[in-house]
Amino acid sequence: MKLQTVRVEDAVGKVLSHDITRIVKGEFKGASFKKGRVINKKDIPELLKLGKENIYVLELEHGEVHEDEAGIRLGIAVAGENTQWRGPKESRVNIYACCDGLLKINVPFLEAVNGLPDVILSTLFNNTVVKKGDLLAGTKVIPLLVPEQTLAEAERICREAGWLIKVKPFKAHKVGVVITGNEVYKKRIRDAFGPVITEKVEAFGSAVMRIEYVPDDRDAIKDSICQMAAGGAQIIFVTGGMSVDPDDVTPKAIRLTGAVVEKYGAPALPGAMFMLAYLGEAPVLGIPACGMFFKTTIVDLLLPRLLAGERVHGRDIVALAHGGLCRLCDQCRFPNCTFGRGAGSLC
Ligand SMILES: Nc1nc2c(c(=O)[nH]1)N[C@H]1C(S)=C(S)[C@@H](COP(=O)(O)OP(=O)(O)OC[C@H]3O[C@@H](n4cnc5c(N)ncnc54)[C@H](O)[C@@H]3O)O[C@H]1N2
Ligand code: MOO
Repeated sequence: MKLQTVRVEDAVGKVLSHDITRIVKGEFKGASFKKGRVINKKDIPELLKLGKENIYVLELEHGEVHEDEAGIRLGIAVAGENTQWRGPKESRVNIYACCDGLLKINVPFLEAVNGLPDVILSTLFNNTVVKKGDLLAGTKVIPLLVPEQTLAEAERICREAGWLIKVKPFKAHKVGVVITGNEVYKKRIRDAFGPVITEKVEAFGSAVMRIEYVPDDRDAIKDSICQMAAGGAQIIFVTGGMSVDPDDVTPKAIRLTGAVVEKYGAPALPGAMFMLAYLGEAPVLGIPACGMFFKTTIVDLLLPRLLAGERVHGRDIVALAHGGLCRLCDQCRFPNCTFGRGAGSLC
């Protein structure tokens, strides 16, 4: 990079090397033209009006890229499906969500991009539920000029990754709910689980197609799950009876359906007695009573992923451990807290 003096009229396309400030009626108005700006045709009359005849510009040498162009190239490289980039402002380009959905961040490649000199890319956590228009990430370069080689390497990493940042929209699923417990079945107590699950499912645009009440009988629970699946349920919740009492038979009943168990026992609190199994394509979720007593539980960590159409494996549940402890704050701020954030490491 070379520093040069040019006449204002000859400055179009050149990079300003310093801030040009303005004083109006004795009052300092700040920088009218900021260091690093690429001078365009419309700037010339304004610069002349400020009394400038000559300005200092930086001359890009072969293999150098101006910060704004670098920001744009990074935005294009990292913004994937259902996201868009906007900017640059002082090289910073922001990435926004184009629809409601589940944010996916390709964490190993995010780290590879940030391992390059002079490049930063900061994002929200992987698997965050986002709304259309939400800010998802910001990227920029640190110096005014960066080597072409650095940018080319960032672009290569993004191509190799396939995708770096994307949003998976939620798909409408038909949800079946099997509520277990003699006390509820025999109407000794009123069901409190159905409304909780219905509200959580509807928040993502899906619907509960049927709620069935069954006693603590493993065959009755098994039959109810199978009927739900045969009736077209794409996700099946089975509530209660998940722990160690003699009448806690739900895990056994889920196994009896022939469903393949991904995990029983989850490193999330609340949610320890949770089970995830698959009956064909349909996830079967055994939800312990904490799913009804606590506002935020393992259900809030996994349901968005299932409704975004993801296949959740046992290893995804294991990955919940780091950050899987809810602080049970007086005023719940989830998802703006640490609960479930360790799951960010797997994409
Ligand atoms: N000895 C142990 N006890 C418990 C353990 C344990 O490891 N050892 N784990 C605890 C944890 S963690 C949880 S979570 C709960 C899980 O409970 P269950 O899923 O087995 O729930 P139930 O025993 O069926 O019910 C508990 C409680 O909630 C009421 N309930 C259940 N379903 C409904 C409903 N649909 N509507 C209203 N109320 C409902 C039920 O009547 C019981 O009072 O276990 C801990 N215990
Ligand atoms: O499944 Mo229970 O969390 O740990 O309340």
